[in-house]
Amino acid sequence: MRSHMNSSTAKILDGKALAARMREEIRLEADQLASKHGRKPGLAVIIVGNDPASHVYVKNKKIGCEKAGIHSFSHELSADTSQQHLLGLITELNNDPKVDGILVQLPVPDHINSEVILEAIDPGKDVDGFHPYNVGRLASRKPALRSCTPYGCMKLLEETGIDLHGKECVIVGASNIVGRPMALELLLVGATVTVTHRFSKNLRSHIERAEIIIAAAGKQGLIQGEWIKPGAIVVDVGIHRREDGSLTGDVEFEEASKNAGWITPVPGGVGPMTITMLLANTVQAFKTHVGD
Ligand SMILES: NC(=O)C1=CN([C@@H]2O[C@H](COP(=O)(O)OP(=O)(O)OC[C@H]3O[C@@H](n4cnc5c(N)ncnc54)[C@H](OP(=O)(O)O)[C@@H]3O)[C@@H](O)[C@H]2O)C=CC1
Ligand SMILES: Nc1nc(=O)c2c([nH]1)NC[C@@H]1CN(c3ccc(C(=O)N[C@@H](CCC(=O)O)C(=O)O)cc3)C=[N+]21
Ligand SMILES: [Mg+2]
Repeated sequence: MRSHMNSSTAKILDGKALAARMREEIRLEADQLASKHGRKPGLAVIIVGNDPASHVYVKNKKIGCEKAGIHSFSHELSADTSQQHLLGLITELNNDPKVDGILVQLPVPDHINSEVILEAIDPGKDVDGFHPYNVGRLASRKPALRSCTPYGCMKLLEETGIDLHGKECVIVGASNIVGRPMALELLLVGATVTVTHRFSKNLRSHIERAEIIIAAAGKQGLIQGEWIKPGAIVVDVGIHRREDGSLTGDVEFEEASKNAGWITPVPGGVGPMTITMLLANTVQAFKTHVGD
């Protein structure tokens, strides 16, 4: 029950519900494509090593695929797999006509150069959208395969029905997989974009004037609730596990909810959308491959 003492309480941007609706549509399209072309869209997932959290994510991706009518090919490699061996597998998958998408779960062990690996994936099968070709396409306003987390965040922002033109957006974090492509997505729709990172001064002052906040620093509770401008949209990408096993994000959720107009929960916000966009990208790649 929400307290009637609050001046306002944010509406929840429900990623789990949006993901469920979108996965229904993806399944319908995947089934139609499978009967038309005689095979399902296929996603190859490669995991190197035995990080338990990574295995949980990969399992969720496989379940997501099967439910969406996408075939998943799983490659579980030991932690001491050589870079050369991994590159060999990627070449095989690049040439496999049953495989439409290839995902190498990050992080990879230290002896493997992730840049070399990501650049070895056929850009047409790069359903993570991490290859410099796909990043460059987004940067030059001709998106091809788009990074799943920023793409999912855009779908969540669209759900609010708010016109994004000229909106003051502040992204916290500048990683290759979240912050940077997020800035490109927001630019594409005509928003005004600030990207803060480790060297940025006075994070609070940036947050205080933001109409849209994308929190992706990977620092639990970094964004304090009282910094949020009344009515702002808060999208929390961060995921942290508390001592008790529960999940939380980069934003102080309870406090932020008193000021925000909209806010994503953790869990049930960005995470389910990331996997949904992976499925959507796999279907998109399939269509390109079969010429549909
Ligand atoms: N929900 C989902 O689907 C996903 C969630 N995540 C989660 O999102 C978070 C971020 O992930 P990822 O991008 O991979 O993480 P990284 O650690 O690769 O990047 C974090 C970024 O935040 C910046 N940063 C660190 N501290 C601050 C600070 N105090 N103020 C501003 N910026 C700061 C870093 O700066 P610098 O560049 O200078 O190091 C870096 O650019 C993690 O919690 C991760 O678990 C990630 C992917 C998907
Ligand atoms: N090549 C590659 N691509 C990725 O997209 C990628 C990656 N490597 N490495 C790790 C990060 C992290 N990531 C998440 C995806 C879904 C949830 C997700 O579904 N989260 C649920 C909770 C899941 C749980 O209960 O643990 C939620 O937020 O509701 C979280 C995190 C993808 N990543
Ligand atoms: Mg406080």
